[in-house]
Amino acid sequence: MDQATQLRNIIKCNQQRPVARVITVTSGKGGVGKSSISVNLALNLQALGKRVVILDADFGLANVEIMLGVRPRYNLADLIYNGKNLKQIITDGPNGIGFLSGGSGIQELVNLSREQIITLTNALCELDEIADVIIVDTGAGISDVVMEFIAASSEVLLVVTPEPTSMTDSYALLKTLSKREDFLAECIPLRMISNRVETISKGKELYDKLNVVVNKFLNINIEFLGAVPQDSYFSKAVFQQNPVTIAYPKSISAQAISELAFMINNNEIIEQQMKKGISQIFSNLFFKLGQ
Ligand SMILES: Nc1ncnc2c1ncn2[C@@H]1O[C@H](COP(=O)(O)OP(=O)(O)OP(=O)(O)O)[C@@H](O)[C@H]1O
Repeated sequence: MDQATQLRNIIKCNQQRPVARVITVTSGKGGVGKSSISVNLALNLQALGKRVVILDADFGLANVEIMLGVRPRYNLADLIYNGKNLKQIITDGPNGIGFLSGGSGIQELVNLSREQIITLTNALCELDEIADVIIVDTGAGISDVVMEFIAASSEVLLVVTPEPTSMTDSYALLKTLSKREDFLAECIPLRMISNRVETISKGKELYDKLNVVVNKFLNINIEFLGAVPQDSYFSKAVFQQNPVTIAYPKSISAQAISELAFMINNNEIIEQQMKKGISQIFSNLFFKLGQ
């Protein structure tokens, strides 16, 4: 039995019980709209009746809290080092969504002792009771943390823009992922959101371009979730620290994100065994990073 499996056996969570759906949002390159899309998807899923918590795992860059205009008092590290409980470290966001800050640096969370990992992951089990969906906003790029998160996830959304660097960096991310022994492409639905496109059909063209290449050279298949057009209301909303879904709900970008959320909501992964809980994802992550 490997260490991570032994650990899972000690973790209190009973994997038979319902676990929150974890959706990991990532990108090959920074600045492509990953955090804004995470926040707006969260708001839309909440409006569709789900209880949503956003976990900002873009450690060090507190973009989500700036976008939501909230100031969390505590973060994940407070669970381990300062004896806080899960409810204390969740900040109330707009329209009932919850927000959990990853904190100022992954360094605080790597090299944890086995007991600390157990404390952390057991506390995270409680998230399954207070959330139906957890949206994890990862950092951009191919750092170890991002790769571990994606490989440990059960559902991934990849945000890509038409910029050539976004395309090449997305390819690089998928290439790094494809080389991992623990990445089973057929078990982790990878879906792409084309952002900042002229039209939805241009977004589909962008997807076709990337998918052809990753199919051919990496033997990975990505699915097209949909597209978000370039929209001045979107950047206006970011500037106002108010998500576009709230600030300009009728704008083309808010409407497009609402459609994406609708599709995500209707596309629950039914097989329970494919669904990994947030605690399992974290126990795998910290064990691997600490090795
Ligand atoms: N569809 C869009 N229309 C107009 N502007 C957009 C759109 N998507 C993103 N942007 C702009 O791109 C900027 C970056 O967005 P955001 O911070 O969400 O990206 P990110 O990928 O999370 O970045 P980071 O990697 O730095 O966290 C925002 O300031 C926003 O104004």
